Amino acid sequence: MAAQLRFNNVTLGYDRHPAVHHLSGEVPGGALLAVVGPNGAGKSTLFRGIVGILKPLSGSIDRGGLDVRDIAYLPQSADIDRSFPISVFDFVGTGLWRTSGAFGGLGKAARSKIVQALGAVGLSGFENRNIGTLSGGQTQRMLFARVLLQDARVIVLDEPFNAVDARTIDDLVGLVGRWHAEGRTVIAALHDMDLVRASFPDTLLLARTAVAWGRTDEVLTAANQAEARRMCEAFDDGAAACTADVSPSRAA
Ligand SMILES: Nc1ncnc2c1ncn2[C@@H]1O[C@H](COP(=O)(O)OP(=O)(O)OP(=O)(O)O)[C@@H](O)[C@H]1O
Repeated sequence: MAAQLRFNNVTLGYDRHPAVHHLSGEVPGGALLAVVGPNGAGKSTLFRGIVGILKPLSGSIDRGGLDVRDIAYLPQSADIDRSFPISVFDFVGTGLWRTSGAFGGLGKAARSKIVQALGAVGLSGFENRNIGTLSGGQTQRMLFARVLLQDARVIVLDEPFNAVDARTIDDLVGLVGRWHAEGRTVIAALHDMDLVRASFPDTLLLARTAVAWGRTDEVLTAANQAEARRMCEAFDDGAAACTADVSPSRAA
């Protein structure tokens, strides 16, 4: 399968301090890939690079011809401003911005798609609720509904099952499996290794760079996970980007 995403010796970071360092590799189209690693391993940073929020300090990310706006992104729920006064219906409807435009208004067909997406994640009846009134699990379902509407070839999920009960996880993992069956490329940052083993055929074990990347059962060995912990603990957060390969910041 041709690469959907290719990381070309990419370094990503903040204020010129690298957080993901010299990562190379590719994600084939249609892959179902878990990205795992200790806290601070660089998973969210890598995802921000994939969706174009962060520009590489050096190297590049090739998206197989896709525009960043064609990638659906489910951020960590902590990154959502739940105090923003917006209804569940309108929030999920932002998944249609690509087709309807930010100020385009929603036609009948669009409104019906939103209702269907809410139904698919078990949130029928929540349309008029303010997003700030939802529980953690309901918020995750709402974020999935927005991704559903985006109908994207590439879907990036940052800790999508955080603070979610077992039944909700089952439902949402079912959705992920459906996207995979439809040939979409799905990448998810996860901390539950049992879930990764059960539902994700491929895994990238990250500790600022790739410790291992391949079939999940070959990647998630005790030795690799110990190495990832050791590498994360040894990483110097204050280090500057290497001078040898630094090129001016630019979109990949
Ligand atoms: N906005 C930011 N500004 C400065 N440093 C940041 C920022 N976001 C993350 N970092 C730093 O980048 C490094 C990687 O963080 P990142 O959030 O990518 O890790 P993670 O693997 O997603 O962690 P977790 O599992 O805890 O969510 C950490 O040292 C973190 O402190």
